Parts: sequence; C-alpha cells; structure tokens
Amino acid sequence: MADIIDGKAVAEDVVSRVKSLAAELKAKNGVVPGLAVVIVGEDPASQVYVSSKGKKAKECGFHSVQHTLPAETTERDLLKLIDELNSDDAIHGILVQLPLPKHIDSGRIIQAISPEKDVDGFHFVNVGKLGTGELETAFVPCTPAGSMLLIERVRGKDLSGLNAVVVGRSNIVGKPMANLLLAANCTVTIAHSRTKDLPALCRTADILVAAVGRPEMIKGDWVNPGATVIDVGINRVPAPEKGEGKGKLVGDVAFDEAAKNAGAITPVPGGVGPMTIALLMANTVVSAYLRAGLARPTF
Ligand SMILES: Nc1nc2c(c(=O)[nH]1)N[C@@H](CN(C=O)c1ccc(C(=O)N[C@@H](CCC(=O)O)C(=O)O)cc1)CN2
Repeated sequence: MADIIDGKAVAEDVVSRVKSLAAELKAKNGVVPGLAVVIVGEDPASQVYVSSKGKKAKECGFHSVQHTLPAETTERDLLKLIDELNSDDAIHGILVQLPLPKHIDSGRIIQAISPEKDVDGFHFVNVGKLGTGELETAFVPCTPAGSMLLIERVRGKDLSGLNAVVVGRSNIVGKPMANLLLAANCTVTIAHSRTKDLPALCRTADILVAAVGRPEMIKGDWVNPGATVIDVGINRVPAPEKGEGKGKLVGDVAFDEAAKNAGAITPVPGGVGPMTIALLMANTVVSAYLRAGLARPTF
C-alpha cells in the first residue's frame, strides 16, 4: 500500500514559515505583506476559497483586503480596480479569483495585473520566467508549486533520471507543472485528450500528475508500481451512500485502486488542495521581500 501524502500537514509547515518570515519583515523592515483578493459574482465554491484566502492571510499577519464585486461588474470597472491595486504600496499580491463571469475576458484582466504583484503566477512575464528557468524572480502558479513541494517531500529536490507524466495541459496547472518537473531534471511528457494509449504512457511514469478534471479517470492499473501519484483534480460527484442528494469530493485518480500500486499518493480532499492556499501566502510574502530589496526566501 502507498504512503498517503498529507497535504494538510505540509501546508501547515509552509504557513508556519510564512508567519515567521512576515513577522521578521515587520520587525526588521517595518513592512507588512499585503494581499488583495478580488471576487466577481456569487459562485459558491469561489466564495469559500476567497474567504479561506482572507482568513489565512490574516493568520499569517498580512494586511488582507477583499474586494467583492457584483456579477454585472464591467471589464472596465474591474480593470480600474486592478490599476488602483497596482499602484497601492500597501499591496504586494493581487489575486483575481477564477472563473470570472463570461462577459469578462479573464486573459485581459490577468495581463493587467503588475507582474511583480501577480502572486497567482498567471501573467505572461511570470509564465515566461518559469519557461526559461528564471525561477529567482518568477511567481509560479500556486497549485503546481504546491504539488512540487509535495513531490520533493517524497523524492527530494533533484529528480534526475525520473520519468514524469503530466496528464492535462492547462495553463494554470498542466503546463507550469511540466516546466517545474523539467527544471528539477525530470524527463517530462505532457498527455492530453488526444494522446494515444494513455494507460501505457502513465505506466512509464515514476511521477504521475493528474490534472484533467475528470473524476477517477486514472485507474489503478495505469500506475507504475512505486510511482509517486499527485492528484490535482477536485471533482464533486453524487454520493447516494451518504444519503439522498449528498455529494463527495473525488480526484482525477481512482484512489483506492491506485494506492495499491503507488509508492506514495495524494488524497482528495487533503492533498494538493490545501497547498494551493499555502503557496499563495508564500508567494505574497516572497513578493514583499523582493519589493523590500531583500533576498528571496525559499520554501
Ligand atoms: N485566481 C485563482 N483562481 C482559482 C485558483 C487559483 O489558484 N487562482 N484555483 C482554484 C480554486 N482554489 C483556489 O482558488 C482552491 C481549490 C481547492 C482548495 C482546497 O483546499 N481544496 C480542498 C477541498 C475543499 C472542499 O472541501 O471543497 C482539498 O482538496 O482538500 C483550495 C483552493 C480555482 N480558481
């Protein structure tokens, strides 16, 4: 049976380091890291995530601001707010919660955020820095950065000689994840909906990352014995066994089957999810250190 990778515990370690870094920055330099989170509309899951981000930011000792805008907000008004936050010296990180309502062009909004405050790591400047290995000044998207820390806990920092397969090619998870694995010297393959014989490809992976958004798509016999399996999927599915109308969260990996073959595996919930918010706090404190002209803290 696989070791279960405890994302909650690793996330707590990260947050505890963020707290000490923030306290030190305040004591020595008089700087309090500031995080602004913007939510447009009333998507219930987004509301939960945004409120957790605000709570965690306060727990870390940050100046934490939430902008809650109605679903009818125009792109122009949202751009105006981003402009104000870009010029606000008390703010080191800006995050616009996704998805945005359909009438707003998310790409345009993301590119309006100053790259130095783009703690989500979605701006072209940060994407380019990650792609070219400029990791000293890049902000890396929180979910892949968090997944990478979990992989390091199992395999160490240098992944030379290991084959990694990333299933999913999104800009937010799949592509940055592949770049991080490449930077750590893995041999990386990105698989997607048009990949031939996905099960056979997955079986070549020492590190298998599932980020497709399809409940339990990766089956147990797709997992190479001893592989490290990172499940990024968070899918709500019906759970009639829990009672009528009830649901539960599952990942993109069929956990029980996969755990029989894997060496280590992340659960859902409690795996990658908690790392996303922890890494947002890490990116924000890093941004505050860089703005203060200090060395970049490591995690
Ligand atoms: N601007 C952004 N928008 C979104 C991002 C993002 O990184 N930046 N990611 C996701 C949502 N997300 C954070 O925003 C997020 C998703 C899941 C979790 C998490 O802790 N999940 C728990 C389960 C929670 C539950 O019970 O529902 C887990 O997996 O254990 C945190 C953050 C989309 N939008």
